[in-house]
Amino acid sequence: MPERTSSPETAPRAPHHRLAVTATLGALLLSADLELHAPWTVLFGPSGSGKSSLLRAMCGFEVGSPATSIQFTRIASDGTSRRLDDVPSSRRDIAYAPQSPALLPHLDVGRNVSFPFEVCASPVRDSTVVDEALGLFKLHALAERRHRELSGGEAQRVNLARAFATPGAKLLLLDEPFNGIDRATRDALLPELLRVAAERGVPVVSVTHDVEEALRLEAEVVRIDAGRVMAQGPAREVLADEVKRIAAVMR
Ligand SMILES: Nc1ncnc2c1ncn2[C@@H]1O[C@H](COP(=O)(O)OP(=O)(O)OP(=O)(O)O)[C@@H](O)[C@H]1O
Repeated sequence: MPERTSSPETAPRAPHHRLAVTATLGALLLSADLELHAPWTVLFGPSGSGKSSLLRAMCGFEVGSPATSIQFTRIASDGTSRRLDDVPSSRRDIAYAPQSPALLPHLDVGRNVSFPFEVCASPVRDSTVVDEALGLFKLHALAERRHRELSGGEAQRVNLARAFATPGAKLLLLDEPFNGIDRATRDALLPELLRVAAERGVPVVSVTHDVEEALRLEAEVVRIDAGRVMAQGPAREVLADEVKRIAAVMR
């Protein structure tokens, strides 16, 4: 595991999840061992470096071929841990928003967002959580539309709302969550999503290529390159070179 950078005010916390994965993705060997510590963790790295595959491995989806070795452990606040390797994805208590919104075309926005209640073992549809998710992503006015009647950014908001409305989720995985969403809407959403995630105590792991997004989220950044974890720590430290480059361009 690479050395973790940390400033005094961001001393390492006990991890809440640990993922060790080895997989062959075409010509790329994905070999990563990482601990998730922060309320919001960002996987950052170039295209094709293995970020989405790591997220999928956490979900319990098959990644790579032929042999994939995955150890995924949930660590509770009392220090007890549970290996989830053999637990099917539907029973891992993980909410996942894929990179491209995979909305159910025959259901309207409202039913798409409440769909996790229908497939999870939740005894009742919690309309408060669904309403909260529709409100958070400004979807009430679109609640009766189908996927084909939505713009790309609107469909992405439904994709995220569905993840946020997943009952009993103990981890939220968001793959490039602001794809197709305009900057102003994203900037308004970021603090709200942080607040909701913190209130619920549900850690979030997202994938991004966007330095500003990682900084605004005050996230812990895991830098991935060529299938490996190269660095992990506060966004300002891990992304210092990128921040300097952006500042030089703006001068
Ligand atoms: N099942 C698979 N079989 C073969 N190659 C794969 C498989 N899944 C992913 N890959 C390859 O592995 C590499 C990593 O893919 P991955 O989607 O994890 O990258 P990423 O860092 O998320 O990229 P991006 O930022 O472009 O979304 C890519 O080169 C991809 O083509």
